[in-house]
Amino acid sequence: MYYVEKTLEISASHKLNLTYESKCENLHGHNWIITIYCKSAELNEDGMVIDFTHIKKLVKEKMDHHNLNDIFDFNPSAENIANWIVNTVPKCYKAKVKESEGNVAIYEV
Ligand SMILES: Nc1nc2c(c(=O)[nH]1)N=C([C@H](O)[C@H](O)COP(=O)(O)OP(=O)(O)OP(=O)(O)O)CN2
Repeated sequence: MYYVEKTLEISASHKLNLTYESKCENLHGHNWIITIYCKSAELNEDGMVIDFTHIKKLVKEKMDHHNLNDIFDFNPSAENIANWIVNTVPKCYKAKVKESEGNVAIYEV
C-alpha cells in the first residue's frame, strides 16, 4: 500500500450553529492546519497516489480566505470539514482538521 500526506495551512472564518449558547456562534477565524491522508494499492501512470497539487486545489482553493458558512451547506465544525475532505479528495481515507493547538478533529473511513 502507498500512502501520501498533505498538510495545508488555511485562513478562514466560520460561525457554528449550535443547540446551546456559545461564543462560537459568533463569526470568528482560525489559521486551520489540515492534514489529508490518501492511500492506494497501486500508483497511477504518473507514479503517484494523487498529486499533492491536486489535493491543494481541491481543499485550499475552496476554503482559503473564505467564510466557511458561505461555501459549505453544512454546519462548518472541524468534524464536518474533515468529513467533507474525505468525501471530496480522491483516495482520501482520513483528514485531520486543527483549529488551534488544542482543538483537533479527525474523520477516518
Ligand atoms: N467538537 C468541536 N467543538 C468545537 C468546535 C468544533 O469544530 N468541533 N469549534 C469551536 C469553535 O470554533 C471555537 O473557536 C473554539 O472553541 P474554544 O476551544 O472554546 O475556544 P478557543 O479556541 O478560544 O480556545 P481556548 O481554549 O479558550 O483558548 C468550539 N468547539
